[in-house]
Formats: sequence, structure tokens, C-alpha cells
Amino acid sequence: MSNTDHARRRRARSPSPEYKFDEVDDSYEPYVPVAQRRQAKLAKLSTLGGNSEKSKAKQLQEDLDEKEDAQREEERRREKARKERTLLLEAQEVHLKKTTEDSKKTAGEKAQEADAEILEAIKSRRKLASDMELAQGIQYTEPLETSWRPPRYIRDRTADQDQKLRDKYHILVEGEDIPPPIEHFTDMKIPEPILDYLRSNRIVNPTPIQLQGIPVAFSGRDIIGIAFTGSGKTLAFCLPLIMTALEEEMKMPFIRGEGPVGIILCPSRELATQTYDNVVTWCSALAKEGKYPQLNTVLCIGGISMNDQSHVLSKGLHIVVATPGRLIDMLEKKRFTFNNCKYLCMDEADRMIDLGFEDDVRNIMSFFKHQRQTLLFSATMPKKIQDFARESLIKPVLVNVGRAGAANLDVLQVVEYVKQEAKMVYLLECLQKTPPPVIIFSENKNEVDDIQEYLLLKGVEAVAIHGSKSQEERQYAIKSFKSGAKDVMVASGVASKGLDFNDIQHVIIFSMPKEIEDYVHQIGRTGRSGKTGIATTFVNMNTPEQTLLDLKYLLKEAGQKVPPFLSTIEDPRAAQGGALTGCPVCGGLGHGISNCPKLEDSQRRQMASHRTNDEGGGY
Ligand SMILES: Nc1ncnc2c1ncn2[C@@H]1O[C@H](COP(=O)(O)OP(=O)(O)OP(=O)(O)O)[C@@H](O)[C@H]1O
Repeated sequence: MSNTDHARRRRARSPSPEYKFDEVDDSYEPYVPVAQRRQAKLAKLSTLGGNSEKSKAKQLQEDLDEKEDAQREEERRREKARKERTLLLEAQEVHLKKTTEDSKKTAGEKAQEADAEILEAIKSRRKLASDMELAQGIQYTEPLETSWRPPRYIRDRTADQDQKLRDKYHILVEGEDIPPPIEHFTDMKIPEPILDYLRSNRIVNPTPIQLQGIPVAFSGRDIIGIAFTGSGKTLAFCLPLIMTALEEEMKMPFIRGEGPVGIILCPSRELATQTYDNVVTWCSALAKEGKYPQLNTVLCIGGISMNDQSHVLSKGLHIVVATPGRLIDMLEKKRFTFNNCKYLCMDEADRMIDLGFEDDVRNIMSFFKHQRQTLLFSATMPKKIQDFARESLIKPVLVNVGRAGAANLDVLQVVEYVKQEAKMVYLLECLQKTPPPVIIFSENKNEVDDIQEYLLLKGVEAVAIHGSKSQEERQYAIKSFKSGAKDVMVASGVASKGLDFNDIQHVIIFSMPKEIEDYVHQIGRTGRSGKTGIATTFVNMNTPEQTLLDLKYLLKEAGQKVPPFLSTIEDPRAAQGGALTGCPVCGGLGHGISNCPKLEDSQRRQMASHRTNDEGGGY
């Protein structure tokens, strides 16, 4: 084939970049495919006669084939080289463009992009649903129906009027068809004996989380409820369960082997015990006048004998308050079933999901036979957990009072620089700030014991509680401190979440926790239920700078005094020019994800055994 032939073929097959479709090519000859041409040549050769002529023709044909093969190979090679050149050029162009764009970005923007990439990478957790539901692709789409309706005059309010009420109480909501906020307990149609009991305990008007959270939960909706420490979340998630159980019991009384209607999961035994005590008290108040039936509640936590509750287990069961490990054990032993269970509440839900209980929660969910209403409550709920939880709930309503993870404004926060070796002596001085009761927090169990020993030597009536103490010791510490027999309680994180002691005057944080959420929970043991309290925190050279930054921002947010040694700490992100948003993993305001202390910790925790939780919350 001549060069012109090649040129023609190339032109005909693939227009060059300069090729114009409307150009007229005078030298145009129609393209004849190879097979057709070969056929034509063969026909021509076969017209030559004789054997010698035939073998000549065969030889000619073979030469022709060889040549054409070589030409095709050469064309393929050139085409490949051209393509490779183009790809290389494209890659170079993209790289050049990215480098130019990157050079235009500030260090802050680059850091934000890096954070977003990490967040994306850690998002790959499985949905919070039972393995059976996940495997069978069961996905509920509509919330559970309940018979509860707000009073007519509230239903007649406009969306604007509802919103005004929410604005008045600083309540933020997200979700579809959000039930209205209700300002008075009586309008919530709560049975009179419970209202009487609440009034006798100075619980007259609902707190913001209650006035929006209770109508949402009464309507059967899944809810993520976030509000300050000590703002009454317990009532907001217990009342709806009591009402559901009451309705079921009144429809058809429960007999032995039936129930429970709902469960409340807590991350520690102490919190579960406290919630159980509350539920039992409210249920007793309900049944007191004999107008309403008795609802039965069981406490399922590690470290106690379930035989003590066999009298309840032998009747119909309405409510279970539990820590995950013991609950799974009871379910596996078929001491009760979830065949009729339709209410699952998690208190301190972010901790439940994050502290290595995630698989336990999934396991517990696998015992449900039907759709359930899920309620998640906490004072801290970083964005990462909120997003994860939202994916797992059905048309959830988010009710948020204040920023998730913000400190309670009724707590006066004092941060003091105290050298490590001076802490113990200064502690005694610090105890003089207020009358008892006082809680002292330390992150380290040995330090908790040392502090208690030191205080006892100095004549201070102190008890200690941490995860390595026996259940009896833990119960004794809580009981004697609650009753006022002891003035001071020295505690590790176990007592920081959810525990509601009467009128704590002062919280002393002897060693600042690494995670700012823990700090928020710890100072939250005072300043509860509208009262004020003081929190004194010791920091020094041993406190990581990033923790100090988180603290600085938290103090600023709460309008508290920032001591000079904190104000001088600069945020490296400010110099980079990025937006100073909170960390989506832990809610800390002083760092991004890449520096999050919790990320590293939670990965470590997830690898640790779930049931040997340091605080003994599990089994
Ligand atoms: N409507 C109310 N009015 C007055 N006091 C209330 C009201 N509701 C609850 N309380 C009281 O407020 C205190 C704190 O309530 P609760 O323990 O439920 O707080 P919480 O929001 O769960 O706190 P935490 O985040 O620390 O767990 C309790 O002693 C409770 O009796």
C-alpha cells in the first residue's frame, strides 16, 4: 500500500483535530476495506493458469498478508503512542491546574479539606440496626402510630406560633412534621397522680427539652434530644415509656412471661440504677390511688444478682432499665423476650455509641421482632454521631437546646494553674470555697484512691468511686454521698455522666480530662435544675495545649472569665486563616478532626473488649 493510501485511510478513519466536516477533499477516493481488497487481489491472481503459476500466486498472497500484518502492527503501535502522549499531557494539565488551585488555597482551607477527607473515611460504619434487619434489607419508613394527640387548641396553632414558642425557649428543631411544643404538663395529658408527684417535687413546668421532647416522643416519633446537663432529660424519655406501657397494660393486662414494652439503656451501672429508681418512683406514684395499674420495672445491670428481682420477673414486665452486657445475657438466657418491645431509649447516647457499645446495641436490636421507636438523649452529641444516628432512625426529630456539647450556663467555671506537686495541698484550700457536698474528679483510678486517702488523713469525710471498685463499694459510695453522710466524693469518669446528686455546691476537676465532652459532663454535676454551682479545674504543664484551647473556647462561649495563661494560647488554625468550626468528632471548639484526641481513643476503644469497660458499665 502506498503512502498516499495510508494517508487516505487515516483521514477516512479518524478525523485529525484540524479536520473540518464541511471541507471538500478533491483527492477523495472511496475507502475499500482490507478484506475486500485482499479478495480482489486473490481473484486477479487466480485468473493466472498452471500449477507453477498457482504456487507463485500463493507465495505472492503470503507476502501480501505479511506486509499487511506488519502495516497493521505499525499502525496500532503509533495509535497507542499517540493515546499515551495524550493521557500524559492530560495528567500533566490536571496536575498543573490542581497545583495552581492549591497554591491559591489558604493553609486553613487545605486543613479543612484534609479534615473532610478524614471524616469521610471514618463514616464507613454500619447502620445502627439489627444484623437481621440489615441482612434482610428491612427498612421501616413511617414512624409508629400512637393514640396520643395534643389538645385541640394546640393543634389549631399555626406553624409560626409553634416556632415563636420554640424561639422563646431557644429550642432548635429539625425534621419532618414536628409535633408542637407544649408549655404545660397538664396539656400533655399526663395522668394526674404523676403530675401531683412531680408538683410535690417542685417540678411544675416543663424545661425546654421536656416541652418539645415529650410531645415528639408521645407522638411515637424517633428523637435525638440534646440539652444541657441537669436540664431534665430523664423525665423527657421516661414519661413517654411509662405512658406507652400504661396504655398497653390498660388495653390487655400483662401476665407472666409477657413484656417488656420498652427498655432504657445506660452506659454505666450507677446511671441505670438512678434511672430505674426514678421510673419505679413515678410508676408507684401512678398506681398509688388505685386508679391506674401497677407497672413493673426491672433493673438489669452487672454486679447484682437478678434473683433479687425474680418476684418482678415472675409477673408481666413493662419496663427494663439496663446496661448493655447484662441485658444481652438476660435476652440470651430467655429470661424475657423483646417480642412485644417497641420502645428503645439510650441515655448518654453518644457515649453508648462511641464507647465500644455499638456492637452490643446492634446485638440488642436484633432481639426486637417488630419496628421500634428509638430515642437518643445526651448533653453532648458531636456532629459525627448525630449524622450516624440520623441515618439509623425513622424520620427522626432533632430537638436541640443550646449547642450540643456546650457547658451549662448555671455553672461558674474557674480554671486555675496549679503545679503538679502542689495539687494535693491546694485541694484542701479549694475545698473551703463552698460548703459540702463536693465532687472531685480525677481521670486516674490510683489518683482517685490517693486523693481519698489524703482527705481521710486530713479528716475530710470522703468516699471514692471508680471502675475497679466492687459493686458493693460503688453502691456504698453513692448511697452515703447522696444521703449526706459523706461530704466529698472522689470519682473517676464513672460518676460524671448523668448522675444527679442533690445540690452539689462545687465540682473540683483535679486532672483535666483529655476530651472536652468529659469536662462538660463533669462540671455538669453541679448547677442542675436551675440552681447555680461552681466548678474549679486544675491545669498545668501536663495538660495538653489542645485541651487548653478547647477549654478556652468553651469558657468564652459560656461567657466565663478566661484566665491570662489560657488567653495567651494561640489557635494555630487562626494563623492559617480557616473557619474555626468545632470538631465534628468530639465537639471540641479548639481543634479539627486531624488533631482530635477522641478519634485515636475511640479507635483504640473499639478494638478493646466491649464488656471489660473500665467503668464497669457493660456486664
Ligand atoms: N421540669 C422540671 N422542673 C424542675 N426540676 C426538674 C424538672 N425536670 C427535672 N427536674 C430535676 O432536674 C434534675 C436534673 O434532671 P436530669 O437528671 O433528668 O438531668 P439531665 O438533663 O438528664 O442531666 P445529665 O445530662 O447530667 O444527665 C433532677 O433532679 C430532676 O428532678
